[in-house]
Amino acid sequence: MRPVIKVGVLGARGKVGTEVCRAVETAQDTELVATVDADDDIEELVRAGAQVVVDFTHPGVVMDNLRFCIEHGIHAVVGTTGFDQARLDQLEEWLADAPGAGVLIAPNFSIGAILMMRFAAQAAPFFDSVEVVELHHPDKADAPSGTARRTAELIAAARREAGSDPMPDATSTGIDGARGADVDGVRVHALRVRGLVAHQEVLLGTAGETLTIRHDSLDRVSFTPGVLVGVRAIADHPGLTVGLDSFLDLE
Ligand SMILES: NC(=O)C1=CN([C@@H]2O[C@H](COP(=O)(O)OP(=O)(O)OC[C@H]3O[C@@H](n4cnc5c(N)ncnc54)[C@H](OP(=O)(O)O)[C@@H]3O)[C@@H](O)[C@H]2O)C=CC1
Ligand SMILES: O=C(O)C1=N[C@H](C(=O)O)C[C@H](O)C1
Repeated sequence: MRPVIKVGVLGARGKVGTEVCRAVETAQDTELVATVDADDDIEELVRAGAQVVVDFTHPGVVMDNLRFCIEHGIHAVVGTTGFDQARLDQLEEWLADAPGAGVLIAPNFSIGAILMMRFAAQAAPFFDSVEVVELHHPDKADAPSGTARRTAELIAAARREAGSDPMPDATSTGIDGARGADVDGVRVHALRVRGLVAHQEVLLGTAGETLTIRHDSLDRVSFTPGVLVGVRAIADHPGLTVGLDSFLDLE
């Protein structure tokens, strides 16, 4: 049997961090050794001997947290959003100087959301039009969501590979923003509504038919099994991994 994994949680008092702490404490093979929030000293992770850090904080602070983890040889499993290519490149650069350290950036840890992204990419080349609508609670820091960005990128890649035509859209006048954000040529619309948790629809359409792929996270416990998968796998995956898919047997 593998030894118990010592885990530190950054953003431990947050909405997702609270659930992650509970899951790490409950699992037989993980031990919660440090909890760090905005007003705490990040050095506590080192003092406590954390081997893996889980980060659910804020796009504005996550890069500083990751630089600290990489410099101290602590693996990181990251749910915090806000990662563009420039940030991923920066992580690769830091990791090049820290052989052995692993960082997982997962835009969404829920199995349903991962499958929703996969199904959307699979279906996208078969339809003329594909648009993404993400719906979240209004306390969310970023828009569009990390999941929506990733979904749009996967859809765009699948359509490029299939040689799909550009999507039809005759819009030439109107109010700025009405057609959502353009992510890699895919329109993404972000709704912020009190009462919601995390939801996404991908609408696909072609002559005479539409297909809607919808995922709903109704409770933040939906993220914790995936986080534990990441915690258990990250030490065996040095370097940068984007998306939990690579740690799951989905084929
Ligand atoms: N990948 C995924 O599956 C998911 C990703 N997310 C993402 O995770 C992030 C957090 O979401 P959520 O839990 O809803 O947000 P919350 O605002 O509820 O929690 C964030 C927590 O991070 C803390 N924090 C802020 N700065 C620091 C810092 N420098 N060091 C340590 N802790 C800090 C905050 O403390 P304080 O309140 O004191 O400022 C707060 O406790 C977001 O980016 C969200 O999009 C969310 C759900 C799923
Ligand atoms: O902030 C959230 O709540 C969520 N953030 C992630 C995202 O931006 O995709 C994952 C999920 O949608 C919940």
